[in-house]
Amino acid sequence: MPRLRAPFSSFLLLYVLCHALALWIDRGAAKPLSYAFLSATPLLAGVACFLRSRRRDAAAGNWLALALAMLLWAGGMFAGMWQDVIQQNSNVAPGLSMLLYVLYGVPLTFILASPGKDAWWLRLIDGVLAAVLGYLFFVQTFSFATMHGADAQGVVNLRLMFDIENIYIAAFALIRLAATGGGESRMFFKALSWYACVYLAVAAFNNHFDADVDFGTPVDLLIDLPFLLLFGLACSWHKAARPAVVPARLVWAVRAGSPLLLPASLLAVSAAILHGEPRHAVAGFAIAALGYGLRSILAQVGAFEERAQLNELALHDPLTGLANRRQFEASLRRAWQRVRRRDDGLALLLIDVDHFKQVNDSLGHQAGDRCLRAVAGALSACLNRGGDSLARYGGEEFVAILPVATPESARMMGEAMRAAVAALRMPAPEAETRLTVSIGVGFVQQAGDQDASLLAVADAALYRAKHAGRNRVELGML
Ligand SMILES: Nc1nc2c(ncn2[C@@H]2O[C@H](COP(=O)(O)OP(=O)(O)OP(=O)(O)O)[C@@H](O)[C@H]2O)c(=O)[nH]1
Repeated sequence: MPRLRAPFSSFLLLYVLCHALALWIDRGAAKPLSYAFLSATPLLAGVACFLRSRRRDAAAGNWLALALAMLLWAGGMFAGMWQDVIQQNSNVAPGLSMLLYVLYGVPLTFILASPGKDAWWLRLIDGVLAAVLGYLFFVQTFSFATMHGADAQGVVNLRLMFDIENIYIAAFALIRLAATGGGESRMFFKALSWYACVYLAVAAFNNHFDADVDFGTPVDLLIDLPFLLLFGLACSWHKAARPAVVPARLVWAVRAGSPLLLPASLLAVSAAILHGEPRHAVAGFAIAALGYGLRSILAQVGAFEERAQLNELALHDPLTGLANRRQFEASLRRAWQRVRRRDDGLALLLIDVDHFKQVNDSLGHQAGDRCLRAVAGALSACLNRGGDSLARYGGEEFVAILPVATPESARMMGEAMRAAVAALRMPAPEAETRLTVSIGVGFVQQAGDQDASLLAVADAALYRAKHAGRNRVELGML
């Protein structure tokens, strides 16, 4: 059971007691008094949901839609009171209130169908589908009822419709809860699930076991329960919901499947009115198909964009924008295969910034980052052939691959890179006058099996360059 804060549970108890007293003290006025209490409970719940939505957290939109649903329900009860008490219409299914009760399901369907993290234009499509669903519900309701009420068969049909609506809301609220791991959204779906299940039970009892009993009896107290529970939950669950371990596949399946709910509901309602209202039904079918199709296309475009961003992140170094080590390794494999087939020479340049630790230590890490970006720019400006490539190998080390090269051309490229970095006007570590790089060139004319061996040769050449005083280029042959 959800635990409510003490002041709220006392208030709820007091409310039910007052409602019970109103029924007991004045039997004559029991009916209008009970109507007043029954209209006030969903209003209370609606105000609590509205205030909760003002917290502007991840579930704010859902709380707002739930507040709207409560308002519609309260309107339904108020319209029932108007027809029953003021107009003295004793039909058990007065038309306007029936309509409002049916429409109450529309914001709830919107909440269940629209995974809150979607872009606004996807939610807009959901909103349009929900509005059309509301309209077709309206058409369907008035195929059973008129503004004055419904006949016996109409009442049976309406009850069946409400049963389906209530089961559907409770079942999907539970599914959304099961697939929501934590945070404000989990708290919301927990509250919605409690409310929807209690509402389902109370409505089933009222519609099937207490169907012909008029308002103004102790059974009315039952109707207060789901709304008072929601009021309490909206007001008192300020602590974070305990996070649940949810299988990722379930989350993805529910996220991917939820958008089908609105078009599927639209198809179901259109099928239900096909016989009596064929034009509306065909329009419903078409809008359901178009809405789902458009939503899928837009969601797919979003997914492609995300995938492109991920690919970019997977293959590029975010600091310098150069290829990262993973992409370098793939490029080296390709270059190695080529040199194995054609024997046209391959050079690999390992480029290491000299005394970079001192740059960081004396000027700070951010200045160090700026230096790395400037070095990357200077190095890549030296590459002038389409097949040459440059990557950030890691830390302050870069690597260039020069296919179709000679030892001389590779050494010249190394010299050009060294000079380009030395010419940079970058702040240098205290002991040095300027920022420099040491470069080890590995060269192979006829490739064997292991591409890693070229890297080892370049590394050994770099080691020699460092030990020979830095700011120089050394060549090694494989
Ligand atoms: N600012 C910054 N520093 C980095 C980054 N990656 C590695 N470093 C720093 O690079 C420095 C590398 O230091 P060392 O390996 O000792 O090399 P060095 O000081 O350049 O000395 P030599 O290579 O022998 O000339 C370390 O201080 C790392 O913290 C980075 O992305 N940004």
